[in-house]
Amino acid sequence: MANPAFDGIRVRNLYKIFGPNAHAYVEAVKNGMTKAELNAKAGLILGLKNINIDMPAGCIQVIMGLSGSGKSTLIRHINRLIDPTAGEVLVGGEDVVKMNPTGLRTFRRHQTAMVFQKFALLPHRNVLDNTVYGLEVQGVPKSKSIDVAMNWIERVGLKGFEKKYPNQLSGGMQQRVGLARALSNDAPVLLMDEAYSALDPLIRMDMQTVLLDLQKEIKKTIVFITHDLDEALRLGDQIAILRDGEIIQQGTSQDIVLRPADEYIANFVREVNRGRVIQVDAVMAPLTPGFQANGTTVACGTTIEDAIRVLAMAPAVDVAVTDESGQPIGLLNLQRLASAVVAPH
Ligand SMILES: Nc1ncnc2c1ncn2[C@@H]1O[C@H](COP(=O)(O)OP(=O)(O)OP(=O)(O)O)[C@@H](O)[C@H]1O
Repeated sequence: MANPAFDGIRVRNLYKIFGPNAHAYVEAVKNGMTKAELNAKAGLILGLKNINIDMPAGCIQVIMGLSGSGKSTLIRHINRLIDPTAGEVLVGGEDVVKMNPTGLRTFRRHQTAMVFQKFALLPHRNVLDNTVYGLEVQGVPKSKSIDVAMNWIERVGLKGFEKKYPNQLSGGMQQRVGLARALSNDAPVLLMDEAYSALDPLIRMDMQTVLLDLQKEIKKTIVFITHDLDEALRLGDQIAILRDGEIIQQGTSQDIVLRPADEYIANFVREVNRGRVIQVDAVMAPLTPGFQANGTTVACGTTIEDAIRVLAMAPAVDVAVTDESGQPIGLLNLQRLASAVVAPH
């Protein structure tokens, strides 16, 4: 359940340079030395450069980027599997970078849970025993841990499979176990590193739906790494796009698709199914004076694709977009929706 005391994750001025004597080069990088220059001059690798992200509690923060852009390096700083060269990583107000070994161990066990691309299930343990694993490590009494695990096994759709072993399950089912195991920890932070990238497209969509449905209730602070923009746009309350260790755009799915920060992002966005991402709020026309609603309305936040379904059946040319209280705030027609589906040249 959402923890009201937990105020999310804040990454501040984070730099990671891989290689010996890395600290000596932070100033040079701050002063503009590029990844290529650092490598040529010092043989070091710039993993992350000046990362600043606020990840609010209860939201899904997606980190998106191509291979080598720094996604894994960034997520591994959150539970300090990697030490930064400079910067702060505040989780629930506490700087992970400053924790001593005991504090860090407690933090990892109780504040974070991970879901991995390759599932990381123990092959000799069945579904139930894999799911209770984290609770066992925490020293939770067996009867309680089994109750908790059974609940999550059911919630991820695996009821009846408790006694199966990983090699008896499909990839999608194994990842459901990975998710049940992570959720059993009841940690406020869920770290998902390319968690769905090994799954077939349809199973992957299923797992995205499972996560979105669960998140309505669990409201964890989820950091989700992906190299797939469609997945990022579907899952992310906030999306940060990395290239060469730097964030080149942060925003909502609407920000990224409607206002790509540069040509690099615009190239990704061109392949996106705009009808499934862009919401009517972004394309509606202002209300005209004296407009009479004809009964058919579309709620703000509706995607263009869903709005087209409604308008295709509507008797009138213009229909109203309504706010949360049902008040009209704008107008839509099919022509306006159709032109928004096509990417501008
Ligand atoms: N331990 C390391 N030593 C040296 N360089 C590293 C190390 N780990 C990562 N790097 C480098 O840091 C950069 C970022 O790598 P990272 O693995 O974080 O990227 P990524 O976006 O997660 O890529 P992928 O999608 O392939 O996992 C790359 O240039 C990589 O080669």
